[in-house]
Amino acid sequence: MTSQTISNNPTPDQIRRAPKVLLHDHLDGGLRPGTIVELARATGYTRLPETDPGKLGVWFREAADSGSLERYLETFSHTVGVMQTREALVRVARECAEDLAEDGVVYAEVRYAPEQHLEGGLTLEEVVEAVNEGFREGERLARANGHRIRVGALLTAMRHAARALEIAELANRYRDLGVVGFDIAGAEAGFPPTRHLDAFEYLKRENNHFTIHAGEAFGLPSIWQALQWCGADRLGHGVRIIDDIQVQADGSVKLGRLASYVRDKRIPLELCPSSNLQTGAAESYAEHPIGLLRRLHFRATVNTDNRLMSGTSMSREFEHLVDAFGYSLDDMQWFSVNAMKSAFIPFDERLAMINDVIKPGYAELKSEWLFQQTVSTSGSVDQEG
Ligand SMILES: O=c1[nH]cnc2c1ncn2[C@@H]1O[C@H](CO)[C@@H](O)[C@H]1O
Ligand SMILES: [Zn+2]
Repeated sequence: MTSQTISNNPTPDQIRRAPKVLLHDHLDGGLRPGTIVELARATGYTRLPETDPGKLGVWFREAADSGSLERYLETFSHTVGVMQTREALVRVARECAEDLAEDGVVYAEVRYAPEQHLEGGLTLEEVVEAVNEGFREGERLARANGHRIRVGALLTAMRHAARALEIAELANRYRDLGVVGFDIAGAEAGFPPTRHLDAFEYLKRENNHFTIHAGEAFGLPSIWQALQWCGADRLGHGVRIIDDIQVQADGSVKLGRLASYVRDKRIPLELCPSSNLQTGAAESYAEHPIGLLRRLHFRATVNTDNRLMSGTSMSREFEHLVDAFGYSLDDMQWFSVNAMKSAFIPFDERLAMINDVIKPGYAELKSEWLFQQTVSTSGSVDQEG
């Protein structure tokens, strides 16, 4: 084994131990199948398609694999269906933080739509407080297990509904109290972000942060609106920015005005490779635009979107990218630093995460090969002369 192969191809174990940063993960898209089954039983939810956890996990992955965002989103009725009580929300949030920490995520922004959790009689405030409580518990339990993680919440408004301003106000009220920003999600075609301009203008006046799902199921006009009309800080997905990038026959690359703007202004792209394969935005990992976007130095980040529906984790996303593009620990560090720079927490905290957690973590992993080689070559002096 040469030092090259050891240091250039992180093993699955190294990928898991590497400090990772997650900006785009849906709370209601990351439940453990076993938890769904138990919560359904406890809350009297009777519409689950399967009651065996193993089969239920497979059902979610297959049902989400339709090639259509609309069909993909239908699967959320079951996870949202069992997340209608305080106890359920606390548990789901706690397990989310624990699962991410176990997977080596050191900082995560996890989003959900409070308006979807009111069927059991909770108020919007009670929903937010239950989720915050769960995240704090999860952080504590993770720490007891030797993992450090910080989780912030993003409050999502559903783009087909009309509560965006109310949810934006909620996000502002809970700012510095566990909520770090705002988002809009749901079916993209037919629901342009400009429908919710009042919410975005309000957040701007409050100096608050928001991201917008854009450029996933719909192309450049959606990205353009999210940035130039709504003023989004980041793009949820944004993968279709690729439509404004031309690769010429000689390999040179030409960026259109919008793609140039996104790159010049360092607009973070919350890319979610596995999710995109399921909703039809990309054909394979190797063909996923993340390869080109990383080469062109866009502010690209790697995300899970929905761990349950995609049967994925941050480590699995990176494993796929390592396979497809031969990424090294340096590439992983680049994505992780990009994500941390793009987080919605204050600058000094982002910097400390980068300098005191992320870089030392990668330095440690990158130095492992040195010690492995010392062991593997000891005693071979005689044979090699
Ligand atoms: O990839 C996505 N694109 C758009 N909307 C999504 C995606 N994943 C989840 N949601 C929507 O966001 C809500 C709050 O978390 C989910 O209930 C789902 O409807
Ligand atoms: Zn999403």
